[in-house]
Amino acid sequence: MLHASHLSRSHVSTSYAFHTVACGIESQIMASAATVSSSEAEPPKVNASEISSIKAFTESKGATLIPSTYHSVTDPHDHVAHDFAASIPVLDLSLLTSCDPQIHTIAVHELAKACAQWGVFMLINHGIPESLTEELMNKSREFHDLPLEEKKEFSDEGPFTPIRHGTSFYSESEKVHYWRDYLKVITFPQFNFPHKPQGYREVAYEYSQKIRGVARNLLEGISESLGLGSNSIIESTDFEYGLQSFFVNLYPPCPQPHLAQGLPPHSDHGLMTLLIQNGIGGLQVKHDGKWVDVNPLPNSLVVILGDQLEVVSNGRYESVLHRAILNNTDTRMSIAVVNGPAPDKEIGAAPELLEKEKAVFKSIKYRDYLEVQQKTRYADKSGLEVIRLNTQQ
Ligand SMILES: O=C(O)CCC(=O)C(=O)O
Ligand SMILES: [Fe+2]
Repeated sequence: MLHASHLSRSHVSTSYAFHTVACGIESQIMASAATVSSSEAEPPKVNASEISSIKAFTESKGATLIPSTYHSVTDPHDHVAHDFAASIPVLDLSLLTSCDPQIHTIAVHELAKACAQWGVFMLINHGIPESLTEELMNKSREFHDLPLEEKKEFSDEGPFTPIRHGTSFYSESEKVHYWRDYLKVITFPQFNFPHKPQGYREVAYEYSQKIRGVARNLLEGISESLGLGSNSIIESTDFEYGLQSFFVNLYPPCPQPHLAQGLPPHSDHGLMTLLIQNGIGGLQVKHDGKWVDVNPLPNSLVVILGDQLEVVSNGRYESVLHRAILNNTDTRMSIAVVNGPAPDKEIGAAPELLEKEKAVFKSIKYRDYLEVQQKTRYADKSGLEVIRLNTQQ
């Protein structure tokens, strides 16, 4: 069994050029949309089940049109974000963990606001060295660049397979496909990781430990922000043995980014996802019914609240819908680390909350929730709907 190490907290900065590229996406989509007319040639007849990697497909075909099974955009107007990305909250972890009670209290209050109003925020001063993040991103790119034959041993056999390489979203059950290749790895409570490229495993281990430390700090703050003891969520979810998974996403340039998506609107199943990207924008979140671009601050972590936090907070902190859109020039990468409860722990609202109110969701094991979500993953947040209780009576 592996244990989370303590964080070394250093003030860090980065040179990632997030903003300029992200802002260009909307205009790229508009430009591509304008050049495509109804007289456009037929999309190639490719059986999508034959595509085991978008990267390999684009490199071998040099395609200018994508197969119609990747046409997932139904409303082109909904495909463009609204322009209030600047208002996504920015939180400073060093204030939340401050020993000064006044500074801490203000930070908890800010955290409560960000969780209740947005469900997503950027986290700065989180203590993860920029050099580690860059190394992880570089090794991840090297992994995706390996020949397909070298990744065959990691073929996807379902959610509890420790290391899986594949493409799209839920390729087994979906009707349309998504322009993404992935490496998914379970990194806690048992640490797994590919041994190639050389050094990847070691870098990922260090990052995994540090992310667990950050997640723990945030869960303590979130517990307090709900009026609970700081350990409440950690205990009620058995976070000491909580499942942690890496999602290493690669989105090759897409010749028709206005027709396809990297990932459809979805919420993540865990308590919280901590995400970094390679400087190329494409993540959007739904806020007040509108899609908003996420342009992460240099060296920040994007924190995305997941379904299990909605359950634990008894509906107060809703998981946030998000999606990945594409561009036709740059390969985008993101590394999303999902931090969840222990798989065999039955998860419901924090017990203290139920002293005064009814449960909004049925308690089920996180393991079972993953299965539910896997089966219902056609639309939005349908997994939570399956376990929602009728609280009207
Ligand atoms: O690529 C992104 O920014 C989003 C990734 C994501 O939502 C996921 O892996 O669940
Ligand atoms: Fe996600």
